[in-house]
Amino acid sequence: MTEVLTIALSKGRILRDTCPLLEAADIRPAEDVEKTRKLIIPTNQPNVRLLIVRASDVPTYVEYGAADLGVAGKDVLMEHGSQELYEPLDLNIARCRLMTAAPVDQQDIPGKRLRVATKFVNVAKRYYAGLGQQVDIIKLYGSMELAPLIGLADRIIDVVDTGNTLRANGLEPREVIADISSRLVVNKAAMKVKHRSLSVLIKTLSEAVDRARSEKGELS
Ligand SMILES: Nc1ncnc2c1ncn2[C@@H]1O[C@H](COP(=O)(O)OP(=O)(O)OP(=O)(O)O)[C@@H](O)[C@H]1O
Ligand SMILES: O=P(O)(O)OC[C@H]1O[C@H](OP(=O)(O)OP(=O)(O)O)[C@H](O)[C@@H]1O
Repeated sequence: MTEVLTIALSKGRILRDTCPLLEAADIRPAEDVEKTRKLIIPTNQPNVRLLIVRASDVPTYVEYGAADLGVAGKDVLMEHGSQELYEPLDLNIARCRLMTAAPVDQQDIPGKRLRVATKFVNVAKRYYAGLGQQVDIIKLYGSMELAPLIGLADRIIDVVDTGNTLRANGLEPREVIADISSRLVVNKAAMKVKHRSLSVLIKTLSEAVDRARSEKGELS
């Protein structure tokens, strides 16, 4: 019996950067993933299909077994915080850093509790608890950079790549919380039940990642 594999991906950079890796495993979407409005996309492999979900929902789909595997940013996985997912492979795509940022040259007022705006509320709690610093955390769903400009917060926690978004909004990076890249995540039960096809796929993807790294001169 051929095992059906369901892969959860999000539109945008993860889909764009994952497709060439999937292609190495001879998996190609049957339609234009950027254009289609479909959320379940068949592939050239009759037993492999893609689910298009929100980036932050990928761990949930995989954890509950609605997808056997998926691709999610380490930032999303840190925030999701589940022990119920295998994370067998760093895909080395969508690389960035999870950072705190603040208005350029802004000094903290001694004794004043910082207000931190972020969509990474759990990460923020853990980070400031680790520093032994009490802060107020404000949950936002996007455009975090706006919060300090408008007096909603003193700090933000967000992903930073080129730093252009921070600069364009008069902010500067402060502390690095984590280096981020996207990871392959696999449902634990699926890893047992569909072991054969998943281990073949993981091995092929791992080789494709190494090839891409070596082409970029990242492997000696
Ligand atoms: N500017 C960036 N450069 C490189 N990688 C990034 C950048 N922004 C985000 N990422 C990484 O790519 C992942 C997906 O980002 P994307 O922008 O597609 O989704 P999102 O808008 O953050 O998610 P959601 O729709 O759930 O809010 C992030 O979780 C992060 O790991
Ligand atoms: O340091 P930078 O290179 O400016 O990247 C950081 C920005 O990228 C992300 O947003 P989004 O996904 O909207 O960014 P995009 O412009 O790369 O699509 C993130 O939320 C930051 O706002």
